[in-house]
Amino acid sequence: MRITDVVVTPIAFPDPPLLNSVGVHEPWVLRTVVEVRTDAGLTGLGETYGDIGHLNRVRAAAPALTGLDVHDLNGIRARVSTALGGEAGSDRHGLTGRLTVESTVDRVFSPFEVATWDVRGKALDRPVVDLLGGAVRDAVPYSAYLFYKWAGHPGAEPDEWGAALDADGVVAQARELTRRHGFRSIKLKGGVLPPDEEVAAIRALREAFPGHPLRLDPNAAWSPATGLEVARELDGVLEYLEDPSPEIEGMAEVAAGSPLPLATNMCTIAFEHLAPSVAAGAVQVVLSDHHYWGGLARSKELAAICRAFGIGLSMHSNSHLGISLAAMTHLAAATPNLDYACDTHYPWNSAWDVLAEPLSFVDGALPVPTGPGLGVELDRDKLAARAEDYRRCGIVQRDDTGYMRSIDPGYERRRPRW
Ligand SMILES: O=C([O-])[C@@H](O)[C@@H](O)[C@H](O)[C@@H](O)C(=O)[O-]
Ligand SMILES: [Mg+2]
Repeated sequence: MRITDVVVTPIAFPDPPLLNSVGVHEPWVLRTVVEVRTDAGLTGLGETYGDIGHLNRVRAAAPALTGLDVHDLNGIRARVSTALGGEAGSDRHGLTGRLTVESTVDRVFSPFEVATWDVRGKALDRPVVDLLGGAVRDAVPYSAYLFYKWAGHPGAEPDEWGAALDADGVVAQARELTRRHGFRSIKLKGGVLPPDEEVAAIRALREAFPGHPLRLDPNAAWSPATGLEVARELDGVLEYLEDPSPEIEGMAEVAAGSPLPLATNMCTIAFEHLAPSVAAGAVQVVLSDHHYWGGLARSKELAAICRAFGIGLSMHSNSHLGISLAAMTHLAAATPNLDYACDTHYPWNSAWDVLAEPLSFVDGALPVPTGPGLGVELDRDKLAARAEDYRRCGIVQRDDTGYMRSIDPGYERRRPRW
């Protein structure tokens, strides 16, 4: 099955004003949908970031894939690498860590790679999970992903979620997310309020949800001393503390005295980071993400490395739609040592999905799609509407800090902030 054509469609969809350590989410999320067409008449789907630098790299790589066999993942990655010409991307929005030349290739390769699994599954009439080694779970547990947030974007009506700016607001949001989707573990995006207020919110969640594993992620907003203080305070309360402090060095400093496992999707985000991270004892849990790590096969390589070094494995999420969620779910279902509930932003954005049938959580878990390939179908009208949203939204690059400054001109991005 040879690739005849690759279609790259940038899309945008609405997002609530979710707060984080670098600012606030703009009213639109940018993503890119990739369709890989083959001479077998089968098309595969992939989904990736939509920022202009990344989009241009995806656009530059796409035509180079024509003529390649969909089974030739090494050949496809090599063509992507050549098309990018040694350029490294940058983490302009400041939440995902330093990119290298190789990890930039992995990010661009990822949606094409996922699409090839979709094609191969369709050709064999088997779900992707079967091609990845078989399902060790029929449904993949996800966590309720809580954010501090404003009631609505400035100048707009309040959204359906309302404000969450203190412990009560956070607990109310957790109740709503768990009521709607049945989530059995909870993550709070921190780095927004002073650490003692975020600790109080975690304690309120513990009281309201005594049996739910809890996580806190300040996206490296704390100095190692603050990170250590919070880790000690929340010993026995959190299952892990995510990215308290910047870089492998900062995380290692916290880890050296922390009674809690530390997790990351910021300091160990590429294969080159694994050896120094292990040597420094910086992290005890890696949050994998097939969008970062070069697709599904390379994410399984990451899982094997984590297993070899006794490092736990969880899964990271940015804002995304259902093609990404389906890929995450097949991967997680086929990865035995991915034994934490995965993160997902999907509940914040699922109303604008481009799938014919948006995906639904059952008791906090997503049943692994059973249809061939990823088991999801693109709705062309929805895709066209989101592509139109992209053209009219006026944004080409995520900029949480710039948006925050447009509302609060005195706002500064500082790392660490506390
Ligand atoms: O969307 C956000 O605000 C998140 O902070 C996201 O960008 C992070 O990459 C992510 O959720 C994380 O776990 O660090
Ligand atoms: Mg994180």
